[in-house]
Amino acid sequence: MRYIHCLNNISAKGTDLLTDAYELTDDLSRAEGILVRSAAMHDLELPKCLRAVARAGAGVNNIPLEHCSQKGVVVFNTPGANANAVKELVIGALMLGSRGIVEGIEWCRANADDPNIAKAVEKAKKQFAGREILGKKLGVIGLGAIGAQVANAAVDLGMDVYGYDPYVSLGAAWSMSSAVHHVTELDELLRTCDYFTIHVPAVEETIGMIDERACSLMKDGAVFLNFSRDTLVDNDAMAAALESGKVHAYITDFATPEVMRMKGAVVLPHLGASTEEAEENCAMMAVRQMMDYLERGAIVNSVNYPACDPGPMPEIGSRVCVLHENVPNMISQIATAFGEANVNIGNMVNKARGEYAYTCLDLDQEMPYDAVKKQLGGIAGVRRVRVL
Ligand SMILES: NC(=O)c1ccc[n+]([C@@H]2O[C@H](COP(=O)([O-])OP(=O)(O)OC[C@H]3O[C@@H](n4cnc5c(N)ncnc54)[C@H](O)[C@@H]3O)[C@@H](O)[C@H]2O)c1
Ligand SMILES: O=C(O)[C@H](O)COP(=O)(O)O
Repeated sequence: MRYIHCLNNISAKGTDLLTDAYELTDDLSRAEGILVRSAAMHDLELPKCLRAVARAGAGVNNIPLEHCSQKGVVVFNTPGANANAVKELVIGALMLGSRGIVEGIEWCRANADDPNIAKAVEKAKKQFAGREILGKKLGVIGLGAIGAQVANAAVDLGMDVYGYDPYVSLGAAWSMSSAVHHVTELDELLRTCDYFTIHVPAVEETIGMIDERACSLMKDGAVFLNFSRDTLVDNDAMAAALESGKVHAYITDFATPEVMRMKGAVVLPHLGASTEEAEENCAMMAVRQMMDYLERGAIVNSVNYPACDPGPMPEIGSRVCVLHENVPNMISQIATAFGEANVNIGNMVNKARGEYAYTCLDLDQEMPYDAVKKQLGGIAGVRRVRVL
């Protein structure tokens, strides 16, 4: 039996895919797999038997990636599975940033008991009038699964769209409308556009990227949307920009005490991916990827180990999966361990990604378990050995 622990509520559409070989457990210490959404895992003691963490969603800043890599735990996410949900909310937020929708609703609520409200609104409404997005310039920072869809939708709404992403993937580039202007410098994008939306992961390079300097480059009255992560935007800088009118509206999906104190910030309770459709898509993708890894050793959409498809399980013999550092002499040491045990390797695949690598070997016989497994585990740089 393989035990799976859910750190968050995961859609049943996903967990229902688990076969009889799996059981959901409340006992984290037994978990071979963890399913998670935004639960913070940095201070969690990972069980020794843990093999995989599957994030039903995009952002993995809640997961201790380096620690998992060192322990030979493969971390997956579900790229694109919630992108449409976020895109739709971002389009809604563009409207919130353009028209006095939030303030107007608040005004109506505040005047709910006025018997003459119908007449009063006609006088009051001019303070909430706003402007249209048609023909305005939108800067999209980060053109991945979400950013590319937002860019295309904004083009369809008649916006003049500028995109900045120094690492844009070929797939995302192909998926984008040719009307999206490619900008190679963030400063140029900040100087050019009226509206901004950021869709990058929260990593060292991006945390605080919207700082005082970035705000100062924007046009007066800019609208900034943040549906990625709170830490991308420097709170003091944004508070000052809102106060001075440099930024007209800051619309964010991340409620923090700092942002709640900002004058003019419109704050949503992390709703971006919380549609039924997105939750189902993410859960199904996360569960499928995790099962494929646990059962067959296949890695797809991992954020810490390389993608690798070792093919169908061998009909006879064993599959041995070795998670290791990407350093010289690993493959020869692994092969030597089998050679010395007089075991033939029928098929082998090795993939590397950054500091880590993955080697899958199909043996022509059952794994001569203890001795070879011990020898493989003893090679410096080997992080985990699995025998399937
Ligand atoms: N509000 C929500 O509920 C919600 C939902 C999904 C995702 N998110 C957040 O949105 C982020 C993006 O999601 P995604 O699915 O589009 O991810 P993605 O990996 O498909 O796209 C991220 C893009 O950012 C780009 N990028 C990386 N560093 C950059 C930099 N310094 N400058 C410009 N671009 C850079 C990458 O090249 C990539 O194209 C996630 O990491 C997550 O934090 C939030
Ligand atoms: O990164 C993500 O996918 C989003 O922030 C969604 O997070 P959630 O799964 O906690 O809604």
